[in-house]
Amino acid sequence: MTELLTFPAASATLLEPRLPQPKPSTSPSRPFVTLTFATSLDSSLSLAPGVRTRLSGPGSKAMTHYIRSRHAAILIGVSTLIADSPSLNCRITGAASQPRPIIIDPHLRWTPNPADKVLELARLGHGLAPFVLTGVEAQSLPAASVALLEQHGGKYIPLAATSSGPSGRMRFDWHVVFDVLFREGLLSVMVEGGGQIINSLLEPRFHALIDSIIVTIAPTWLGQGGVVVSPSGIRDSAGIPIPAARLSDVSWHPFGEDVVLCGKLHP
Ligand SMILES: NC(=O)c1ccc[n+]([C@@H]2O[C@H](COP(=O)([O-])OP(=O)(O)OC[C@H]3O[C@@H](n4cnc5c(N)ncnc54)[C@H](O)[C@@H]3O)[C@@H](O)[C@H]2O)c1
Ligand SMILES: Nc1nc(=O)c(N)c(NC[C@H](O)[C@H](O)[C@H](O)COP(=O)(O)O)[nH]1
Repeated sequence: MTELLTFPAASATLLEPRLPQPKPSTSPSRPFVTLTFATSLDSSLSLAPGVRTRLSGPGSKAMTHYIRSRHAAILIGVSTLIADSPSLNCRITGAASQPRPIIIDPHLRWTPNPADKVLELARLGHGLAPFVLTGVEAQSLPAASVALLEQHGGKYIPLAATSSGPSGRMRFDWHVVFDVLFREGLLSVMVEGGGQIINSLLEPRFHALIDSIIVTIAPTWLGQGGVVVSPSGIRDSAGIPIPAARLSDVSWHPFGEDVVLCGKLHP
């Protein structure tokens, strides 16, 4: 079995105000959403699309697993699933439960296979099988994939999508995504990427859905051609460009050679 990571209690205390509380004081109507990723100094998540790139050092990697332990679900885009073949489980000492992996796959690009790491870990009881949010209607889902996911405890969740552009690319409204996850009983969601997921969630109309942002910054430039976090530019009513988003309530925490930036998009 993979060795478990440890995260110091003092570091956990620093992060506490940034994390969902086990017993919130008011009853929520949507999940607590944490947006988190690791970036280079040139805002890259990876060297190129489809290339798994290690950015986090050991300390911030343990932090990511600690943050996973504090969320009911971890959400990624299908390109990250295909590129990284991730475990999507929590490998930290003391974790009380495993997070539910959520895959955003509107066009059903992922064909589940028993050899996929995420399914293998579900079989071993070291993680949960994914819920796959798709724009494909229930009656059009491939029966073998439905059966395989269900055998592992996962499932497809068909969702209304809007098509855009000549390619007919389907897009979900994040309000709809988090609403459906809330109705599944998932009260906290950690969004891990990749680039398209993060850039679309950072559109101003979705800012109110994001409760916390935790970014690991690694001391490296990946160079051009990478998957970059850079949301669409916006303009004010006079047509003057303004920042797409800015954090408030900011704190910076060194973890080994990395620095972790925490903040919020709204008061
Ligand atoms: N450094 C990090 O923290 C980190 C985290 C995650 C992924 N990555 C890297 O990022 C790369 C993948 O990023 P990417 O941008 O190519 O892909 P992605 O993981 O963001 O997935 C893109 C796909 O997700 C779906 N999608 C995204 N937004 C959607 C929306 N609003 N509605 C419906 N569907 C939507 C679409 O199918 C789209 O093709 C990989 O190389 C991976 O290694 C790095
Ligand atoms: N925090 C972080 N630092 C990194 O250097 C890096 N490359 C990722 N990438 C996030 C992405 O979601 C990956 O797919 C998962 O980090 C895979 O991780 P696991 O196999 O589940 O441990 N995230």
